[in-house]
Amino acid sequence: MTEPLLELRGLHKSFGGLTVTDDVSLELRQGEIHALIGPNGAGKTTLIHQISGTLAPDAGQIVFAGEDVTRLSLAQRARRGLARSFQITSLLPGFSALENVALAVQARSGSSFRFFRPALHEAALNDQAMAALTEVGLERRAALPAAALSHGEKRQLELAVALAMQPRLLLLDEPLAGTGAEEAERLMRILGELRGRYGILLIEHDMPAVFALADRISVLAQGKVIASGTKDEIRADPVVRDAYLGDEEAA
Ligand SMILES: Nc1ncnc2c1ncn2[C@@H]1O[C@H](COP(=O)(O)OP(=O)(O)OP(=O)(O)O)[C@@H](O)[C@H]1O
Repeated sequence: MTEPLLELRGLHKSFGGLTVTDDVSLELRQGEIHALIGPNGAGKTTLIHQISGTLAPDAGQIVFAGEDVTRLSLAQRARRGLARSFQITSLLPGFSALENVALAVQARSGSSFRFFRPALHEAALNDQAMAALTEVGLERRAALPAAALSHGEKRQLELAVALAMQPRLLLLDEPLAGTGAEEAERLMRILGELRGRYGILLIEHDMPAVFALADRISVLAQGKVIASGTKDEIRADPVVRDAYLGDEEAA
């Protein structure tokens, strides 16, 4: 079997007396969409913070593509291909969709464009940015200011910004939040099309979306992984049903 893209080994994190990550171990395979579900306050976002590097675990290891990244900074992890999706609030509203993505391309490439003449530099940035916009179906909205995009399109743009970092793993924290039915459907289709090319760790409260998209699911409750497996295994797990899924949601 190929090595996992991401492996968490015995992670612990407490805030004062509150244990929020309690001996969490899980594996995310190359190219899979792995959903992390659990009730409010289960510790999902805190776990994503530890994986991306904004929060240090108290104990345990984070192994990414075979390398222990537990002590690396957010920027060092990003350079290795670990990308957290940006929130709408980090988009620059007055800049075009293309410019928002081009800035991310530039941040990723650092000095690697310095050999180009300025015009070529800009063309190379824009080409890469356009490719990311195309991946999320926003190519025809490239020239519009981010502020003029609908809520769903802004979420697509966040995704394009993350893809511009050329990630191997995308950490997505509630990408469907606040979207209408049609927008959610479009985003789900886009995420489904990313399957296989990127590993995706998906936190999402919309259970039909999770069960439609995920290859595997891990369930977190009070900081512990109480189950991890395929959709069928999770659906059939009585502990999960008791702790979290209503019969209706898992149907
Ligand atoms: N910086 C912090 N200091 C203290 N407590 C925190 C901090 N961050 C999170 N918590 C607490 O940790 C617990 C887990 O929070 P977290 O946001 O990770 O849960 P979650 O599963 O993402 O929840 P939700 O689904 O509501 O977003 C909560 O009880 C929260 O209040």
